[in-house]
Amino acid sequence: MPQPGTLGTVNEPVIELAGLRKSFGRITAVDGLDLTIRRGEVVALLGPNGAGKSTTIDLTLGLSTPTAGTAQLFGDTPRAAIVSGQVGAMLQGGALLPTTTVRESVALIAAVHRSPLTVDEALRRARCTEIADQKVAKLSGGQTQRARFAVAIVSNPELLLLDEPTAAMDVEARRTFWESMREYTDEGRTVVFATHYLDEADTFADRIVMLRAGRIVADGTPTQVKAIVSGRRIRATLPGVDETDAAGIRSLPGVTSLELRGDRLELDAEHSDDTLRALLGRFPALRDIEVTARSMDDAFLALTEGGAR
Ligand SMILES: Nc1ncnc2c1ncn2[C@@H]1O[C@H](COP(=O)(O)OP(=O)(O)OP(=O)(O)O)[C@@H](O)[C@H]1O
Repeated sequence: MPQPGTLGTVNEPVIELAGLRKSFGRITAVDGLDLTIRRGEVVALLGPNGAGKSTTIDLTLGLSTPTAGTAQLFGDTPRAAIVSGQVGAMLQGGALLPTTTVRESVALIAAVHRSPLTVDEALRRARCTEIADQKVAKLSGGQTQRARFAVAIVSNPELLLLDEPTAAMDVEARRTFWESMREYTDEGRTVVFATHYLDEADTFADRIVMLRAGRIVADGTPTQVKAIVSGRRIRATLPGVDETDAAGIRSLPGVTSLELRGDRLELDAEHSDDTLRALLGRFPALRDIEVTARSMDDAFLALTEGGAR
């Protein structure tokens, strides 16, 4: 196992989840995840509310016991990796002591680790120098997140797990946060963050793992995942449309699905301009045409219906 603060071999698995499952009574929050994350990857866990992102992070950190399967960090138990200072985490609602200052909070954590950053360095990296002497209880939402980030990185960890780190931040605070994160990932560290936002995942991750109902529905580069999510939905009326027409529509360029309700058709297309041109060329009687961006939920649904990975 590499020592804290030293970067090990590239491509070494940092996180290995195998058959990971977690049920709460009748609810299965995580439903058989197999996932390997390697050193240096910046991975977004992207999914809607209740997709299982937080539960996955908790299981990965050993904060909760799996119903089945295993979670390993650096080839060992999560606990061993955490004790060795290799892992930093920023969880939703993770507490800072309200009566301490930001600097004191960071110093408290630094004191229990073997080779921490200096407190000043952690504060600088998390853009907390100016709020270092403020009491935690007096911080704004965005400032609190920055302080929690300073606490998460002070052990100088190889792996950071962040559960919706920018949840309480406005646009400017988000920008600053990701700028400080970039400094961290540029050093070849591994970062996994949960988010609802495709644009955040797209800008900051080099791999996106999409979760829905506790399962992985897509896993790829932002370009690959965006191609799935950014398709368009075309709705139109085609008087007298029949099954033969439908087969013709399905074979048009970029069409990924088609539904017919009477004369009304609804189709998903990857490149809607090309599809629409072809559609109008073949069916000039097409009218009441609407083209809308597919919502993230539609994309998730399309992914699970298609069983895509
Ligand atoms: N301690 C718990 N007891 C019962 N159900 C739970 C518990 N923790 C999570 N769940 C349920 O498990 C499912 C997954 O929740 P989880 O918090 O992991 O999702 P999430 O993707 O992080 O959602 P969010 O974006 O809202 O944080 C949800 O249906 C949630 O209600």
